[in-house]
Amino acid sequence: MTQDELKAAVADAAIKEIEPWLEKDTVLGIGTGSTANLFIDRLGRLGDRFQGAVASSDASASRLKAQGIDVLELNSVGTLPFYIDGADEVNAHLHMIKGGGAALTREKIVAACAERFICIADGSKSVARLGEFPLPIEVIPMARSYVARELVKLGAEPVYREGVVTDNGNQIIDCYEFMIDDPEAMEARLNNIVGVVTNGLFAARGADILLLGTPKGVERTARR
Ligand SMILES: O=C[C@H](O)[C@H](O)[C@H](O)COP(=O)(O)O
Repeated sequence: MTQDELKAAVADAAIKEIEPWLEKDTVLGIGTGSTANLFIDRLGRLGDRFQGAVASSDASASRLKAQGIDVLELNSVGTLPFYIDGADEVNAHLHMIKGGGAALTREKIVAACAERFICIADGSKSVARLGEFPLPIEVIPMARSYVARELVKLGAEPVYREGVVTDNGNQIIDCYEFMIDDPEAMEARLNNIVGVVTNGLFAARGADILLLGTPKGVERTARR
């Protein structure tokens, strides 16, 4: 199976996962990226079964609207029953690296508001230790060089993602050569660097359910 077919399989599985829980007043949290896009494309047919969605990026908001799904402001809704999103890496504890598409800050905010985070990913995203994928850090532009120097002290090789401006008007630094042994501790440590808006470690609030696409089928892992 191709990577795209595996992504499509987990998007289908996520639809099956949430469908029984949809009610007229349900608002879903929706992520960003190629896997989330496949999920959005399948969500359109269920559009009359729930109220709408909160999007983690302008791109996902546009795609949801194209499917006829109402896009709501996060500040106008309460707790979301589900947040559905892809990942760049995920480990056995359902900790993730996210932000390859620069949407990490809004993703982390929407995920924080959700009761259950459903991670949908093809098998290539599953790793024993996070860090092979360069860890994205969203920074306030004027702090970029300072943050980069602090990242070097932590052992990372920071690279400015040139030409990328986040939906929040900020910049991205990618941390190369940065294998992460304790994701929760590192997430907190990175958050303490002045000028960091968000780091791409989703460990304190990892996924609750992982739907992983493999050639043998979709593997489902639940954290609790
Ligand atoms: O900023 C982007 C997000 O964190 C994506 O969820 C992540 O990069 C995975 O994207 P994809 O499904 O395209 O591999």
